[in-house]
Amino acid sequence: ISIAATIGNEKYEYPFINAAGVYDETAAQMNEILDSQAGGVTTKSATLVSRPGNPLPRYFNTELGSINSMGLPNQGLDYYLNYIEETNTDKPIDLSISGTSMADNLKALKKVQSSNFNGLTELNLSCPNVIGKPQVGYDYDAIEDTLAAVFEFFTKPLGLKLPPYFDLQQYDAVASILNKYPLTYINAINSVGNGLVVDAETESVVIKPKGGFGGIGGTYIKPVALANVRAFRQRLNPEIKIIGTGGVSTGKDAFELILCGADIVEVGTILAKEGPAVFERLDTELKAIMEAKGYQKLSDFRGKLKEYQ
Ligand SMILES: O=C(O)c1[nH]c(=O)[nH]c(=O)c1Cl
Repeated sequence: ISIAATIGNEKYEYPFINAAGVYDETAAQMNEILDSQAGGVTTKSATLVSRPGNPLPRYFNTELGSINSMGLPNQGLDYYLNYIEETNTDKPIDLSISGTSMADNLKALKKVQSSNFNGLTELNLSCPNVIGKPQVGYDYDAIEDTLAAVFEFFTKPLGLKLPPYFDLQQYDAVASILNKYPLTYINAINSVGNGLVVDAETESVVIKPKGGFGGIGGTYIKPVALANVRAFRQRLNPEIKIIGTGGVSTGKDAFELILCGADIVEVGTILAKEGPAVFERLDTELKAIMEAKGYQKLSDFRGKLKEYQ
């Protein structure tokens, strides 16, 4: 089953995978996810050459979520292409790409296009932590220029990892760009960029890079993820599927995202906290909710969030 098939699948088939960047930098980590009850695995966002990332500490868990300024540490695109080549699994592997320039994004996608990988590629337009680089996802012209250039040559299934948007006009503007391109899916949302966590006891920030500013994940951001999934479902062509990401730590959270229109659900912070065993818990909890409500498959309730009754 490819994630594309899972994304469109009718049956309940393990709709949970890891968000890019969490528990996925090395082959050993990705194998643990494949061996768990996850429906597939997403690679750490890859750059053309490997990167050490930002100085440590660069990740911190709080009671309600997490803050990170990893800085795109990864083994480089060739490592992940080789991993995919060498790993025989019937679960889909989603290859995440995050160049630090448009030129690098195009070079990476050209490499994927000429490789014999035919699974899903996810172009990350929303890394908030590359020092000195703005998020492409907040620059409408950059999104447009990138997609126009990519679809000159890229013919394989492509998804986009988007940053959170916070204004209805932003949803309108971005959706009208995305609807012009043959995207397989969008993944909403990435972390809420450049938040700050303070330790009142030590009177200090909790991560080293960028003065302590970093992407916020976890329970804090669930309402933002629900809104972005709902808003894009209401605006995007139906053939553009949606991976819902952000703030999911229980089966109920996942049920809510699917109700807003998510085809499958990704988890980051809760995976970092609990490890790959979390996938079994989430599956069990979601199945129990479906059972209690008499739903057999995700499409029985996907996108069916009601207006206020
Ligand atoms: O700092 C990171 O590596 C990072 N951290 C995030 O929260 N989202 C991203 O897309 C990336 Cl690329």
